[in-house]
Amino acid sequence: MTLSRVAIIKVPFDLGAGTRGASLGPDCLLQEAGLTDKLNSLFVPYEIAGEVGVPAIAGTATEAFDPAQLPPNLKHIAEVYAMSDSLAEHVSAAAASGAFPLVLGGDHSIAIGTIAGLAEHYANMGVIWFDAHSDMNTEHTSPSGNIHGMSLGISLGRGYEPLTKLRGICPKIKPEHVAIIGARSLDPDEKQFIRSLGVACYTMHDIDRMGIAKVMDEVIRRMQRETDGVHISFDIDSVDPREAPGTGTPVKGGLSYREAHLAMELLYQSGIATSAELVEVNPSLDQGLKTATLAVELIGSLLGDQIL
Ligand SMILES: NC(=[NH2+])NCCC[C@H](N)C(=O)O
Ligand SMILES: [Mn+2]
Ligand SMILES: [Mn+2]
Repeated sequence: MTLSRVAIIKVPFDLGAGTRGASLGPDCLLQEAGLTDKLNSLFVPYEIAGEVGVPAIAGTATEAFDPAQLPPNLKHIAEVYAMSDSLAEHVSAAAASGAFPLVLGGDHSIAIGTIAGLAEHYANMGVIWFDAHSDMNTEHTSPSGNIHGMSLGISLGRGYEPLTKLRGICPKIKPEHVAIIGARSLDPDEKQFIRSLGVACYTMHDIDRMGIAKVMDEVIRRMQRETDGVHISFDIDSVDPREAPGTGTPVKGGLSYREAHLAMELLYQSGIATSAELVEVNPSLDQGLKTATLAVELIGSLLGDQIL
């Protein structure tokens, strides 16, 4: 793992979700829930390499689109577009500097920008997508119009063109380099898309049957063979709501506390991860700091925290 330096990019943005509050994530993780302390205790050098939130994109948001031309069922598209473009630039610069980009969300729409920035550096990037959902809807299939439910599909080149073509590379990633882990709430069209593309999707059923260690082994091996970098996109709603209640779209039957940690520990041991993002922690829905603290611990495990 390229751990010379972690470049933290804060993305206090929640307009891709149906519920507000994930914008409070970055500061909550870093300060109240102790991420900076955790990184210090692991002797991981880090810097705050940027912040992309609604104030940072104000003014740039609306001019990119003619409101009369906007397609329906893409809520806050102008803001999502401006955030994604700016975030891609930050992430690309961090990767270019040789750092390990660590993006703190925000809702999962931010993956559009993160992956766009990384795609400038990796021709065959792997993406491990921990999520209760597959986020593969388009404006034509989404039941909600919330763009956080479309970000993986957009990265695969499916969906609204200004987003799929963001910064000129389309698609950003290939279906055979993606692994979804923890899925248990898929919309009908998403299921069909996953099947037709042959995307590796380890549902909770698969995890129950195989065990998370075997799943991670399979995924890590494939990524080692076929990719030139691996991005970890971790939606906290992949974890069971008993452990992670502070999130906008909880779904029961998720990863246990130890399954989530073991997955992160195995990724650290493999050394394959070249970037990561942690999304969908919503402090306003949390029980105290329960979910935020879990998120900090999981980042710790991914970056080398060990039991013994
Ligand atoms: N990143 C997330 N939490 N996504 C939830 C998506 C839920 C649902 N599939 C939708 O498209 O609206
Ligand atoms: Mn998600
Ligand atoms: Mn999700």
